[in-house]
Amino acid sequence: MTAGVRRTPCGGRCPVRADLLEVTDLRLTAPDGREVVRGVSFTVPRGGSLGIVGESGSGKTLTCRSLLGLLPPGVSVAGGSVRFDGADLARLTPRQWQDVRGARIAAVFQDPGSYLNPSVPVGRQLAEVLRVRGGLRRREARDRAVELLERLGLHRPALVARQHPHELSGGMLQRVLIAVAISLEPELLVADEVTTALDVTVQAEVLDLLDAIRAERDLALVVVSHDLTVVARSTEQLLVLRDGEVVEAGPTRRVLDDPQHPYTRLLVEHHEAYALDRYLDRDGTHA
Ligand SMILES: Nc1ncnc2c1ncn2[C@@H]1O[C@H](COP(=O)(O)OP(=O)(O)OP(=O)(O)O)[C@@H](O)[C@H]1O
Repeated sequence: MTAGVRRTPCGGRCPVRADLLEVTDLRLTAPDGREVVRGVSFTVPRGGSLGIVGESGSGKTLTCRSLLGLLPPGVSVAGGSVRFDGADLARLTPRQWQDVRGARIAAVFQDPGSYLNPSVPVGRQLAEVLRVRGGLRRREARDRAVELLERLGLHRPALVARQHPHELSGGMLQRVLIAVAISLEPELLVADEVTTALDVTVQAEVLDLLDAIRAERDLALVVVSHDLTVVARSTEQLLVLRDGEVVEAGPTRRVLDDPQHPYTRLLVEHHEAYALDRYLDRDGTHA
């Protein structure tokens, strides 16, 4: 359905690599010259999942934005590289970014309402993406939009498709945004605090859904959260950031069950107050 969006960023001549995403020694500076991301490195294989945690201001969002080529004005890349499917993203032209952003690397953020047009039914917004960027005919796009809403667990999807954003709950809106994000069948999905505004039950449902979609589509997932329960539930590997630096990295289970760095230990201790045990059982599997 998305013929034409799977061109490789380097025109099909990229070397074959095991990792879909490879971030090496990434350095970002703020307009005042402060280095706000300092030497961050990580890899994500195709179909793999990575969580990024750290307190507010630790550099999680800027790291994610650099994967999308969407740094805020004044924030610049001072060093390092971001390679996606073998291609250096810093070398992409604006035209090449159009084939990558949204189509091969998609993102979902907190506050889904602000990403949707309030005066257009959500199904039409989703169908527009499928038509304009996915190349589907109007009718096909409409049908596919309803199918996607159904896959995202929305009951009576044809009715939901006709509703405006203000008629939907926060959890429903986030499902719509995830539907938009996966509509062009990306290989990497960046989810930045996607469940932060949702209540615990809906949060768990959305995380399970992301996990299921990842498995069925071989989608790689980068999940940013200040909440350890979220990454515990949805990621295999974990990166702990503090003041723009990686203080600890490794398999999510190992990092959370046996944190090595004092800062990670502190984060885990704080989170125990928020019932991390709800999601982690004693034999090391997800609850
Ligand atoms: N547009 C900007 N201009 C200048 N500095 C910025 C900008 N955006 C972020 N920063 C700074 O970069 C650092 C990292 O910010 P970032 O938003 O990546 O942190 P974060 O870990 O995502 O925090 P939060 O959990 O609060 O979203 C912070 O010191 C922040 O003040």
